[in-house]
Amino acid sequence: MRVDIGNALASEADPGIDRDALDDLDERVADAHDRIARGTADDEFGYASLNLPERTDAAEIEDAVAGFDPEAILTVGIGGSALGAITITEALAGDSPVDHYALDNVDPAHVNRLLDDLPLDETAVHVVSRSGTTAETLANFLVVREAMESAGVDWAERTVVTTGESGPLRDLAEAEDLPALDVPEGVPGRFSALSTVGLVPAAMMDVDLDALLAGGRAGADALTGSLYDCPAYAYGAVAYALDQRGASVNAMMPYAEGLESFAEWFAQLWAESLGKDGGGQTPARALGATDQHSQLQLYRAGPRDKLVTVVRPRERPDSPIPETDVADLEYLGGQDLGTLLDAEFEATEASLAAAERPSVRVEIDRMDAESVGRLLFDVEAACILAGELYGVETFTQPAVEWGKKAARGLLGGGDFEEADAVREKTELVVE
Ligand SMILES: O=P(O)(O)OC[C@H]1O[C@](O)(CO)[C@@H](O)[C@@H]1O
Repeated sequence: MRVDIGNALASEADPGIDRDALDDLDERVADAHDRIARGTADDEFGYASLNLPERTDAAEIEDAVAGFDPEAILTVGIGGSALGAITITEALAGDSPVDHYALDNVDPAHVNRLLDDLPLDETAVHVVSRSGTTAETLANFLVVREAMESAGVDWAERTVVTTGESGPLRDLAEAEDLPALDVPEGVPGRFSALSTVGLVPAAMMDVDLDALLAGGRAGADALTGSLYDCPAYAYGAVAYALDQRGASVNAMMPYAEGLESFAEWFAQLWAESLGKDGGGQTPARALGATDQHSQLQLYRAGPRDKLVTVVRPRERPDSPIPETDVADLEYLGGQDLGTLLDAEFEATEASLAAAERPSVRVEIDRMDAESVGRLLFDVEAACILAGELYGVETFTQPAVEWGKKAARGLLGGGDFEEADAVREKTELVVE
């Protein structure tokens, strides 16, 4: 990925970072890089994520799905067990005749509708859970299995599982002799896109896994001890530095429909990794050019608490705009939609600079496997670098457990004080 931090400098934006501070920050980046390199070399929990492009066995994944020839793929998983997979197929398999859906919520209306619409006898199911115990994923899987059985479809023939070495999902896979892949050791879900967790649907949709992983390896080779020659670290360091100066929100705004889910994937990565000890930068999802017509007013004229990250592929397919003699539209005629979108991208970036609002430009060459693999890897490395600078435990998410216990307690799944707290809610109802 290519990163341009020019519009985040104090000479251009408020909050902004001045050159001297950037130089000082670069010294901390060097130390952080040493820590990251050590953790990666020792396969330490979390840091091991950066070994995935080297370690992930594309052939193993392709072999595991070789028997599947679906019209539709249903990923049953949540958070890191769904977002990477959806991000990759949305970015790279748009032309595939196969559709990929994620069942990453337990909304009955949506689940019923999806199962009604899906050709269940032509659907492959990928059940993914690192822990093997996530309530939403297992509940959804039980519902999907029941729907397939009711439709007379042999669900076991159509299911592949990715999970940890033990747990209910692993037991089910063994009991039913389902094809099962292992989640990578020492890699938190949100950092596992370039592994079995994120690549099974992509393999079924003929995405070039080797090119994706090659992109990741190029990212790994590009990790150096300086933000001045490592785009991943430049992004992580500047996002961190701007947060320290008041930009507590990071609006991730890709200018490509194929990267809309990337912004959602980024939101989990950034929030769950850096949201600790009362700090962290709040990710906001946006899409260019669409959200110029909904969010930009706030980004330009609201509180000075945002970094806007604009992302684009430098190459786009052609989509010519026909000539027109409609008054005031002549300037569009003969152009291309991609040219218009790029003009919007540059104009939005400049409009933020004109209002002295910080933005960072992130570019990839094109929407191909190698470029997307590199983007995912670099953003993960940027997040790990930022975690070092924040001084937080980047790879765990202890704060999510309270709610899980409360929900489980409410459903009779055990005696949890958290469930009592739910029942003791303070009420002041207005209706
Ligand atoms: O893969 P699992 O264990 O089902 O977890 C799903 C997601 O839930 C979380 O643990 C948060 O609850 C995320 O970190 C993770 O990506």
